[in-house]
Amino acid sequence: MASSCSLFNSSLATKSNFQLLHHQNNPKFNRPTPTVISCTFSPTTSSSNNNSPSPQKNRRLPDENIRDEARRRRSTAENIFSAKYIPFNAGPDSTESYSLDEIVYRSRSGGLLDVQHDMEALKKFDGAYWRELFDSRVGKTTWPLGSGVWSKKEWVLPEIDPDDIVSAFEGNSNLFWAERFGKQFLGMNDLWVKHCGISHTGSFKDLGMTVLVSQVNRLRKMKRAVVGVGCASTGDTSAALSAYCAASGIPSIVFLPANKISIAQLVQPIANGAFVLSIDTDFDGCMKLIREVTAELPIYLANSLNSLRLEGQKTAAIEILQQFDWEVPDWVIVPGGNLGNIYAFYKGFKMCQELGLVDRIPRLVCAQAANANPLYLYYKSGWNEFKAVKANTTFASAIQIGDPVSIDRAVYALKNSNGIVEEATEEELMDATVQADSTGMFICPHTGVALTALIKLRNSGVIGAGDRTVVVSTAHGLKFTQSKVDYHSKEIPDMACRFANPPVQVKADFGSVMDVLMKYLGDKAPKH
Ligand SMILES: Cc1ncc(COP(=O)(O)O)c(C=O)c1O
Ligand SMILES: N[C@@H](CCOP(=O)(O)O)C(=O)O
Repeated sequence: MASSCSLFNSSLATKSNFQLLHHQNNPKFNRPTPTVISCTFSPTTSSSNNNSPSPQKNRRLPDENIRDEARRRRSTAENIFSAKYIPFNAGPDSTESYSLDEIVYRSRSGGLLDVQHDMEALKKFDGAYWRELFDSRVGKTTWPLGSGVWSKKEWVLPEIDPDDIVSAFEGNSNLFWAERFGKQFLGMNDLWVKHCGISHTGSFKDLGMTVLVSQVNRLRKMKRAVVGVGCASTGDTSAALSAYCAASGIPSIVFLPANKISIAQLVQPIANGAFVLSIDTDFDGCMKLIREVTAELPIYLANSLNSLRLEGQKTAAIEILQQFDWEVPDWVIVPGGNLGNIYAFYKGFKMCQELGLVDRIPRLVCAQAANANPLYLYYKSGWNEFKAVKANTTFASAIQIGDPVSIDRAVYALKNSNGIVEEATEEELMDATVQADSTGMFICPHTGVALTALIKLRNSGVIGAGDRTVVVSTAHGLKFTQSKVDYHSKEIPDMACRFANPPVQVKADFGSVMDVLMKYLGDKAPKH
């Protein structure tokens, strides 16, 4: 007996549960059938647990783990998909390309690279096929497809052996309906917050780091000269890098700007056993140093200059479409620093359009802190002249970046999505953060930057009341509690802290407690 759930090709249900690419015809889509993961169970697996009170579907053999199980099921593996590095935005005449197994971060001319997928191979399957395939994998424990990133493996790193993948089953993050915030502050009822920060290490960086560290794992198994993996960081990249490296036993080295990241972020790589250098400079200084060091030593570069990272990060865009049942939102707002993520979102949406999963892409907004706003200034100049800036201190400390490495990628993404760049002052971003928290969220200041952009665009009428809008929340608010403490204590110089909600000091006696409660409840009572 075999049972099957969410498998669109029922002809496969009684075969191996992990049918990998073979060129038989799929009657439903009249296409050859690529990687298919089903929820079927085979007689071998079901018979292995006879003592169980109820029939156990899909149980692994008693002596195998989920990697072993995936290996057993993919014994007929064959893969028709592939990807390579090409120069970013290369013209049609360019022949320059590199295998993903090469260690290369820059094109011959010194420009950025991009991962190019074999779109002709992917196009052999229509949009409905990909939609159903991705939908069939959500929320499973199948290795590695239970991950929100690896559920899109064919579009991410198609050729990597699942055995080499280092994953914490990242992704599949909540798309939160911001009902009260939307209604109360913006008159909107279709506002959503994509909580990428509710994640393994508390930021969206996990999405890219699982891909990068998996590829490093593969390279090390191939005996390539990679002694460790390094990054410069404002706190989130370093947390993700050190966790994924620790999980796979790979040394990690992180360059942090001294006294410029939160304590929670600092302790993450320390706890995960990274080699932590606290350097007396800012992020841009650390970035320059790590690029020089990785050019000299066999340390693999983990910043988003390395285009592998963006392959994982782009899956958040695909996930948003999936969560809306493949309906395209009108706007997606992303806070920007080193500017890899805004391009990753563009790339995810664009692939979905090109492969027929959706028929358009959303307009993108990149939001920067006014204290670190090189992209905003460039946009305001009519894309006339880009100038790096000296980034000033901001509560949105993870985007305190003045010379973003992915500036060209960001401009491309914005120009091709009819995009907009906005900025937020310190007071605006903290007020927005605190207001969002007051409606039940607990967001980071970078998300406050994105919400400020939304407030401005809504007030100017660019974003309409009925527009379906997604704000990307990039890190967990618990990493940035000090900024919230400062605000609610009204301890920020030159900031009114209008929405502060400080605790009330009260004596430990019934009368005093009743007095303050009566006053509080009186203030809350409906006025007639
Ligand atoms: C929490 C957070 N939000 C936003 C960003 C900006 O992302 P990107 O550097 O890809 O623009 C970063 C890192 O830079 C970050 O750590
Ligand atoms: N916010 C980032 C800055 C570095 O960005 P990356 O995406 O290029 O690694 C961080 O957390 O370090």
